[in-house]
Amino acid sequence: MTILYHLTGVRHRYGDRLALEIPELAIRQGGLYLLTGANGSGKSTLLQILALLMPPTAGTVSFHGRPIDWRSAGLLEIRRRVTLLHQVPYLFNESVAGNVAFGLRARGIAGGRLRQLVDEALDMVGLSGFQKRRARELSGGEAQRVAMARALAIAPEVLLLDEPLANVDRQSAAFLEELIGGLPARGTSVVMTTHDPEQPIRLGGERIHLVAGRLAAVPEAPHSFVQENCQHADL
Ligand SMILES: Nc1ncnc2c1ncn2[C@@H]1O[C@H](COP(=O)(O)OP(=O)(O)OP(=O)(O)O)[C@@H](O)[C@H]1O
Repeated sequence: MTILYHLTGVRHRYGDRLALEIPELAIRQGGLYLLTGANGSGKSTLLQILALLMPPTAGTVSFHGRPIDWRSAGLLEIRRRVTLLHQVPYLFNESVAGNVAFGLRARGIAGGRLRQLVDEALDMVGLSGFQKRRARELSGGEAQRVAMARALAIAPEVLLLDEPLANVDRQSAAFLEELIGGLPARGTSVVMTTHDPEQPIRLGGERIHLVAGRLAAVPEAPHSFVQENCQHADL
């Protein structure tokens, strides 16, 4: 079992407010994790830290066994291996293909290879033929699928999803859920937040449950603090 992230003594404060306090958490490579908890329990804060976009106020985040140095120039390279998809996706005011190509272009991919990867990503999200559509004219579900295609086009090592199915129609939600469930088998580790109590059951992922910023359930139970912090689920 390869550990992807290892958090130790992680705390995050916004001013006086303690939003997150995680003594220890290990996230495996190739895993599918469902991050649950009531509003304000710290899910988005944890995702921002896992996305390496925001250093915690205290503690250590290790990625592939190496503690993250938040001031190092090499952080950008590590960040590129991790993609965070927001609940309300931001799409550029251009074509669907242009949006999906964004991360690929930034990595120097162009020409026929670029078109091929864009087509494959759109195919994965069930939007073949949408290449020339204006991104701003899509429905909410279609826009979320395009954002997912943009994320998947670069084959991220880790995909972090902040309630990806919250604003999409049932058909798109079912489609995206199945797609997300298959990502670990394609080599992408997934951590996603959800307020849907059935989702962990349907997806069969491991659950990380937060109550007021603390872990209340973790994927495995190798750590004694799990019992100490164990509380009832309050999805
Ligand atoms: N930028 C910020 N400044 C101040 N407080 C913040 C900020 N972001 C989050 N918080 C606070 O930190 C706590 C955790 O917020 P967070 O957004 O991580 O929770 P969440 O579980 O993702 O909530 P939700 O389910 O509503 O999205 C909350 O009390 C919130 O009000």
